[in-house]
Amino acid sequence: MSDDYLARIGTTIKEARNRAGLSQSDLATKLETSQSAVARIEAGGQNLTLDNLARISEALDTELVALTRTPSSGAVHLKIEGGRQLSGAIDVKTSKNAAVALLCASLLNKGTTTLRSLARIEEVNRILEVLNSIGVQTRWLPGSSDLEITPPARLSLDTMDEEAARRTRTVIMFLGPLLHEFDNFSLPYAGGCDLGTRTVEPHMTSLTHFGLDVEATQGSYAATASGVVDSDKAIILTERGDTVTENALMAAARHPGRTTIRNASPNYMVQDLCFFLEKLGVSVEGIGTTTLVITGKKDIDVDVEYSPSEDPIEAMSLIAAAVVTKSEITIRRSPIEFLEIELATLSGMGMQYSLSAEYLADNGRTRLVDITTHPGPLKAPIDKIHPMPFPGLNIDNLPFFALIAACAEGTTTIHDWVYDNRAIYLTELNKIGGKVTLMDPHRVLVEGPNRWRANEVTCPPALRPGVVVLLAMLAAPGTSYLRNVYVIHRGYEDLAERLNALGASVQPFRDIG
Ligand SMILES: CC(=O)N[C@H]1[C@@H](OP(=O)(O)OP(=O)(O)OC[C@H]2O[C@@H](n3ccc(=O)[nH]c3=O)[C@H](O)[C@@H]2O)O[C@H](CO)[C@@H](O)[C@@H]1O
Ligand SMILES: C=C(OP(=O)(O)O)C(=O)O
Repeated sequence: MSDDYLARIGTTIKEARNRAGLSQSDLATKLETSQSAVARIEAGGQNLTLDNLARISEALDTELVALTRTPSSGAVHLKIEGGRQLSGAIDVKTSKNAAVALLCASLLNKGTTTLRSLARIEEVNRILEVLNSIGVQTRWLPGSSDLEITPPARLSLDTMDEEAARRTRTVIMFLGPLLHEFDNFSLPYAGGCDLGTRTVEPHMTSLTHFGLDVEATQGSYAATASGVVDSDKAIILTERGDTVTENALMAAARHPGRTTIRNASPNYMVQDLCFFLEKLGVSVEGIGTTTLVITGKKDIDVDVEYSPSEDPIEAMSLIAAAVVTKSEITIRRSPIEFLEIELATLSGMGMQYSLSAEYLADNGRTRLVDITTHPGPLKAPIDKIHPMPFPGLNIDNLPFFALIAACAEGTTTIHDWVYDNRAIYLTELNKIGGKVTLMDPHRVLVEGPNRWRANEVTCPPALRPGVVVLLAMLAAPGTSYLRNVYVIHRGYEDLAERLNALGASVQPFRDIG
């Protein structure tokens, strides 16, 4: 490494340490080194390995160096020693999908927003990069996953980190908050998981209600806001989409009149956003239903705290982990309202589980339970398994049913009508002993029960199918490798470590280069 490069890294570390409110000695204690070593690093007088940098990033709770940013360099892989049963209890973390909505919604507020126990995942990191690049100050409060967000007097969209923006689909949700701030602005095209084409048309159509006109130009959306709101009519969503409902909600939040959204998604992330908007002083009637009536505020300037709720998709992932490894585990803090169809489907397949009494999430609204799984034989369901917008079986939970079907006696049809390019990734299970046949781009037949066998597989470029392969590897006796797991880190926090606490053996390792 050149001296100049080392000095720049040293300065970055020093700034991050100061932001975290740590002294050199505090950081040295966390790194199990001496204060003088930290001083040397900060002065650029110490050679650093990627591993050192990763440890310092972790100690400072910051993506100091985005080691996983470019898939081809420093990619993270997992080594799995499979065939172990799991036991014990695990807490479900807060959801990715509420986190991204709330980060966008923080743009509505001129005051300081504190999001408690936010998911510390790559998707959040990318949005933080985008927010920081347009002038929003963000800070993880020391020793916590609480994020403090302070907006600037005026956002600077010209300096947006477009590379980070293009790695998520979330940037589309900047349209709703920003249309009240700018007459003309442009945003890069939305990216995200490779699941085939995903329309943005419903977003555009719903926002015309607020006078927004969006033209897709070369690589970006050019938006013009006329400020004329069509107050008399309801917004009728042609799809009951989650992020489109959120976009319309955020646009309505700063419109001082009443806005009605019909065919709104009542899904978990939308509910979290509604609860947050209420804290901002916005009135939202009909939360949890498909008709929302919002009375917004022209200006929102409050210091506010909010705790998003737990992730039903993570809870489902952990249920699938228990099934595939034939384990009894307790999945604490599971948001039951968003798992009822999943549990009923599992009961139909013969799965035994017990539920604790209900208790409330930290947002004071979402109902949680602890789910204890009881291993036993499963049978294929009589009917095909397909998702529906909430309150159906969650679209993101569908891939886990392919894994569970592989453990059940008989043949199951899994119908992923939603995504053009997701069912195909389920055939990756065949590399580790699954018997999955692709019938057409949307349907797979899964024959079970099968015997899992260890193998080396490149992680599919889609979050849930990636986790499904990982979970199957937990059950496959021997050593498996799952390569390039950035997509998993997009949506799950410390998954390897947390599975290991239940008795799994999942070791992350990196390419150096
Ligand atoms: C950040 C976030 O919250 N992401 C979630 C959100 O994405 P998001 O809200 O962006 O989902 P999309 O708008 O891409 O919808 C997913 C797909 O479903 C189709 N569709 C959706 C609703 C409907 O009533 N009819 C219909 O056909 C869409 O055309 C699209 O092809 O919802 C998806 C579907 O639940 C989830 O997979 C994503 O995890
Ligand atoms: C498809 C998903 O998310 P995103 O909308 O972030 O791509 C998912 O969470 O499975």
